[in-house]
Amino acid sequence: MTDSDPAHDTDDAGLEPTPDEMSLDELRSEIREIDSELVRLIARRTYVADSIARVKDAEGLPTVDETQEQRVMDRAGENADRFDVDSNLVKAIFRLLIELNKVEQRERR
Ligand SMILES: C=C(O[C@@H]1C=C(C(=O)O)C=C[C@H]1O)C(=O)O
Repeated sequence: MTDSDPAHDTDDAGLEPTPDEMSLDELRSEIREIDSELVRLIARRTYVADSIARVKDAEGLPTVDETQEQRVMDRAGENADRFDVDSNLVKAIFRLLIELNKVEQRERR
């Protein structure tokens, strides 16, 4: 079990079927759970970013912080490498998440 096998990184290692042992329905059900979890995490990220924007507002700081954005992007690339997924794809997703927050924060101001 390694970092590059996150789908089976569970406590009951050895009991969970590997993807090639699962039926199409089981695999689709797993995708459905993952998709729901992804949306939950996006909502959580958006909520925290919104809290950060409020703190910045209260402290008279600008909402957009390009240095911090670069840190987020670098981290996304490092995590992509760690989990052996395409870092350009992961960075594109994070770019979108950051832009989503900025649009929301601009609309709120
Ligand atoms: C969330 C922040 O604010 C903005 C949104 C960011 C994001 O979604 O990751 C990053 C930098 C900022 O432009 C922050 O400063 O941490």
